[in-house]
Amino acid sequence: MDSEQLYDVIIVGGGPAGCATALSLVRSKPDASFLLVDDADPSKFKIGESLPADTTRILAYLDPDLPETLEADTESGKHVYCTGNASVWNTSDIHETDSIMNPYGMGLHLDRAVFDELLRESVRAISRDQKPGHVLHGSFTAVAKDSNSWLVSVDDVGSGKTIVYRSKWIIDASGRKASVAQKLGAKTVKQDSLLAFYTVFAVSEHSEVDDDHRTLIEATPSGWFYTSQLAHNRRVVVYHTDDKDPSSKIARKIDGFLNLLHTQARFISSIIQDADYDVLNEPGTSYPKCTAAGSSNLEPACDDESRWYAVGDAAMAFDPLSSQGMITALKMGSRLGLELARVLDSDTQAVSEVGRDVKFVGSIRTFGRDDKELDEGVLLTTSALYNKIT
Ligand SMILES: Cc1cc2nc3c(=O)[nH]c(=O)nc-3n(C[C@H](O)[C@H](O)[C@H](O)COP(=O)(O)OP(=O)(O)OC[C@H]3O[C@@H](n4cnc5c(N)ncnc54)[C@H](O)[C@@H]3O)c2cc1C
Repeated sequence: MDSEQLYDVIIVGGGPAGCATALSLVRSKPDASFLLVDDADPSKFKIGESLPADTTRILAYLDPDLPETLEADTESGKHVYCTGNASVWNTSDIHETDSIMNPYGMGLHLDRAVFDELLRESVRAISRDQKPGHVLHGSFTAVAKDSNSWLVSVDDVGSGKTIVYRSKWIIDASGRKASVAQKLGAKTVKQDSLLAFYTVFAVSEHSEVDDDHRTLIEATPSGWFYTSQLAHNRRVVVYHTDDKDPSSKIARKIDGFLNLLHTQARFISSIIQDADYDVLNEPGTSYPKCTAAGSSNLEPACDDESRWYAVGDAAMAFDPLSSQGMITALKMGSRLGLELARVLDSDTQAVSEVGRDVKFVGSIRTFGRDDKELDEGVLLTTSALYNKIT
């Protein structure tokens, strides 16, 4: 990595959105120079595991080897197949959609940290082929403007040093924190205050009892639970509620979390009890963990004139009920990569279409407090983004 070099693009964040942006940019403009900065620790558990089956198409677009590698990883036990969705929502029994009804087949319950690392590895591979690209394990700390370029400060994980890199464009793919955009004065507008409390469970030996490969969603009086089976005889259970709801205080401690689970979510509770799952005991980690899970959008989400864009959760985040977070981040990144390639080639600062898409979504989020409008907005936007790249 060269701190003197003026990169075309610096991307902060190497999750689905950041990696898709880099892969799509180089796919369209192989000589584009970029630096992808990411601070994730791939050995740490990451929440957000359900990958819809049709994601394969977008992965193949980004890197033709990705679907095959993902399948091989699944066959070797890093991820598990998801056979469908089941829900107990305003009913006393389970309603189910089997993946046999899905033309794309089964989705996956990912080891998210492994999946994100696979995406970064794909970016590293093109970086090896395309000399101008680099992937840096580091943490973005500051951004400033110097005449016509960005000065981006990064704490390098290996050396511990702070290094300043220069670029024409900066992309915020840092997830819900929107670390870059916040420093540039943008604001994350929250549509609600949904929180997610999650606990990973484990059984010591392969459990014949737990052969439930569905994502199971169960509504409760003050929120909703979901559970997914994970690789290595594990299972994640997540409780969602508003931060002002009294149950959010109860769910913060493991006793309260288990009490809510076993008294309010009888189907998920049965799975945990029948297979003798225990809360995963890992040194240095305690459950439940809490994370923001509401819907939000960034305002503004981009500025063509000063040359920054937000993408993925940094630009707009959804309630996890939709299971659309990763696919939307991948599609947005793909669109943005294409758009950047076009703008770099023409060297214009014209307002690009992707900016309009992001603003369009932002207006839907503000307008659509009603669930139906919100769902239609999300579907419309993701398919609109996808149609533009196929
Ligand atoms: C409880 C919950 C459950 C979910 N379940 C699902 C699901 O089942 N399916 C689904 O599709 N989606 C799910 N999601 C949503 C999904 O995880 C996100 O939409 C998706 O990860 C967004 O991708 P992204 O690349 O925008 O951001 P992220 O995945 O958050 O990636 C951001 C990256 O930026 C890095 N980063 C952040 N700050 C810095 C910095 N300062 N310097 C360097 N790097 C930085 C991070 O380490 C990370 O690697 C869930 C979300 C929640 C909260």
